[in-house]
Amino acid sequence: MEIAYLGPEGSYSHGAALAYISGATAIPMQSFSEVFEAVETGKIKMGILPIENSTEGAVTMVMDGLLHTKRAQIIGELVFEIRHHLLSTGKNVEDIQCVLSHPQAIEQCREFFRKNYPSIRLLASESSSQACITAKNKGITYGAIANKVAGERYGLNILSDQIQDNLMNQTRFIVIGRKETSATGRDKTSIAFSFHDDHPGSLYEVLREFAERDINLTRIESRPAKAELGKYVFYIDFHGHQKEVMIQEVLEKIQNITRWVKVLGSYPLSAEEGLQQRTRLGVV
Ligand SMILES: O=C(O)C(=O)Cc1ccccc1
Repeated sequence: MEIAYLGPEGSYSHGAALAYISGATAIPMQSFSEVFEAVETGKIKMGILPIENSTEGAVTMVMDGLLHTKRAQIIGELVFEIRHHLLSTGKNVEDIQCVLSHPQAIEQCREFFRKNYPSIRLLASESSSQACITAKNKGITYGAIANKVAGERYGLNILSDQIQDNLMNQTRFIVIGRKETSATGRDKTSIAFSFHDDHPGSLYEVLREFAERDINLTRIESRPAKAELGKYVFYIDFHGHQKEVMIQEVLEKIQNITRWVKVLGSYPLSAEEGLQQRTRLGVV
């Protein structure tokens, strides 16, 4: 089973890909857009992308990318624990002048550096594992923020352990593919939509359709529509599958009150959310 991810080997996306399908053949890509494209064109069946972090919120590149897919849709999700470490070829943090990583990882450790090493420059890299390769080539004045596996793979020392600003640092990854999933009874659907015009109660009208049917929402976000200021695209995740009659009914209603709606995909709930839902229902 092939799955495209933001590489090279040892990135957080790589860890998430292997956690999603153990024994998967993970194919490294150079950017999130390449992951989208590999799946859109059918070159690779599946792709994995971070969509939301417990500290930093939405991964905006991926949220925006989902609006433009024609064939790729969300077919799965996974919540992955992120543990950042400060790695370098040297042995002393005092030697380090610049630290590289993916912008997401940098944001998740910014407070650590501000408090402890305010003179270190934090520089963006394509990914945390690419940061390790660059730091390795540059020598002891460079460090990288990455996970332990990457440190071992690229022969770097751990100079500081668990440097993320929030101990509990989780990222939700989505898995994209071209084949629609079947309903399992414990699914989630993601949609995006925007309104014709700005009038009082427009978002309320959409939310009412869910509330009236007792459908649980798990996430709501808005992003600029990339037109004038004040125009937004809304994203909603909710329990249920697009093949279920009640969900089809809701989608039809929403179609009538919005300018456009795009179903980004229906997929089984992540293990954590499935457990929460079953606990709520008194199953476990
Ligand atoms: O740079 C990486 O290793 C990635 O996979 C992107 C990323 C960075 C930080 C948290 C989750 C994903």
